[in-house]
Amino acid sequence: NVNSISEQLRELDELRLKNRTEFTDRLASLKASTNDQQISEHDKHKLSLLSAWDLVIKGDFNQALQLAEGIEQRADRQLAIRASSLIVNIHTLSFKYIDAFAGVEKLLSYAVSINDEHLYYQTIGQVILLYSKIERYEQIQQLISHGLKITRDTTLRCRLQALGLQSLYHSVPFNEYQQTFNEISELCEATTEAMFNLLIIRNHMFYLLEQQQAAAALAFYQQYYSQVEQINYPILTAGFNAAAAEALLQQGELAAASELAQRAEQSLPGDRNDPAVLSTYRVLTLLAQAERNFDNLLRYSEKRRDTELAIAREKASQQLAYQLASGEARLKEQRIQLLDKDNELLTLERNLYQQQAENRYLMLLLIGSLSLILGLLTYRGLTRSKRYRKMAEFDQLTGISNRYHFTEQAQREIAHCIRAQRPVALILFDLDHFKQINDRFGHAAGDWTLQQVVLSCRNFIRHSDIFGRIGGEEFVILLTDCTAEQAVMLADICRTALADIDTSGYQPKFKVTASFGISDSQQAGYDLSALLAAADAAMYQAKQQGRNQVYCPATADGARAC
Ligand SMILES: Nc1nc2c(ncn2[C@@H]2O[C@H](COP(=O)(O)OP(=O)(O)OP(=O)(O)O)[C@@H](O)[C@H]2O)c(=O)[nH]1
Repeated sequence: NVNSISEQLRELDELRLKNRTEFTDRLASLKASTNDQQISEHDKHKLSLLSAWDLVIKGDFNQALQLAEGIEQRADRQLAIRASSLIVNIHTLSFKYIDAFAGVEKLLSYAVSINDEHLYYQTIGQVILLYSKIERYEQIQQLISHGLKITRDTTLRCRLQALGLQSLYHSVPFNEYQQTFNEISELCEATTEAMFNLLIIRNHMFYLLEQQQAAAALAFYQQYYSQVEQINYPILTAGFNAAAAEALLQQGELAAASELAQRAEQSLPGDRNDPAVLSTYRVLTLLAQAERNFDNLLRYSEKRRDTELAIAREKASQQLAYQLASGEARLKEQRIQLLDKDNELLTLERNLYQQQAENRYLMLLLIGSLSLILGLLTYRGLTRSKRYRKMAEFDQLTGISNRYHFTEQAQREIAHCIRAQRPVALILFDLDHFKQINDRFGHAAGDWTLQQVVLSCRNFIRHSDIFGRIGGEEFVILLTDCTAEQAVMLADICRTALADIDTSGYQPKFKVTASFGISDSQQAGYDLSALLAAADAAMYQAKQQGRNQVYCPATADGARAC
């Protein structure tokens, strides 16, 4: 009967967050025993929404998206908003950040007029998670404080504040954060959902370790680990074990640390961007180093590097997507123009994962091996002559083409473009005040910065483009089949990506910026030296005019900002 179906749907909705297996089983049996005539329009949509969730859990994002989009268009306002939130979740999980942030804009436009406390939470929960990834801490705190004004419900208040704690840690002094953590943890402890409390405790343990408070982190482990085992959720299990292993390592207890680190590795979540993953590999690398176990050292260093790359890559595409979708930046309009022109540049993030997977091996080879065990790695894959050739072609610090190899490849590509009558463009950039970074933090920090610059920019470069390091802190990108206008956009994206390089490992933090000059074949012709000279002149102007900007090809009136 109709009532019992509504009631079952309500129960299933609650079960979703508590017990995934039971949720899936009961949903399947409800679907099997229900036919279209028995069920109201609202319940039909709700059943679809729950099915879409189920599909997300099972990893079938395409099917889930189709269902959710149907509900968004046809269902009543409340279910439509929940469907929109799920759509953002699906896009995030499938790394389609441009679509995810476009969905966020939509959710925010609903959020302003929502008075229902549950619906508000459902609307902004996803928004906060995404905003945390791109570090929009101020917006997060605003969304939370509005939420707290409209609800007295303990569970909702706990969830809302738990979502915002990470942003608080990053934006206020540790003591202030810690006090709020204690309050929220106490509040969450009073609810029936252990999940949110355990999640904030897990993060808190990592923060304590950053403050070198190993004993305090271990105390949380001892108090809460049995609850974690009960919930049996990979990001919690791995996170708790990794944090405790790191704490034991800080205390010099290698054997115990090793046991917990292995336990963490066994339950690692699939999402590589999770802090537990990086922490696990960090501990395992340090342990291998301490034990002088070189096989493990190699294996875990690679995994650690791999994870760091995944995190950097994901962050870069999230930042870019945010800018594209937020409408604040002029990039949004440019993106539309670009898509119209069927330009590949800004569909880069779609290729990103594939492209990075191919690049990764080389990066590991060049960066990981040089700092660790060059001999071992090179013996593994490469014959001697190949090795020497690679060393002659690629810059050892950053893994991209050196000046000689860049020139060779660029000339070949330019010849293709001449034959195909396609344009080429060139971006030349030089880091700003790089000498100061070396002077203030040492040469190793300068090297690290150069590597980060390459990691940040290569995310946005197509297969067919050629990226080279042609001077100490001077880089060049040759873009085939591309005009100056499109090159400006890519340069601007790289410029923004550099500003997002996280230098918090150094005290005080510093900003990485660069000045960019553009040239293209329409203006400078197809001669590589002429293209480089024109871009160099534009870059010189960018430096002269205050740095951290992109300058376009010179016209009769000289170079201009673009
Ligand atoms: N750490 C490190 N430093 C390098 C490398 N290659 C060049 N440098 C340094 O890069 C610095 C370049 O300094 P400058 O040419 O004065 O330029 P800048 O400080 O970036 O200033 P502007 O270009 O005028 O903004 C020099 O101090 C070089 O020693 C390298 O591979 N690693």
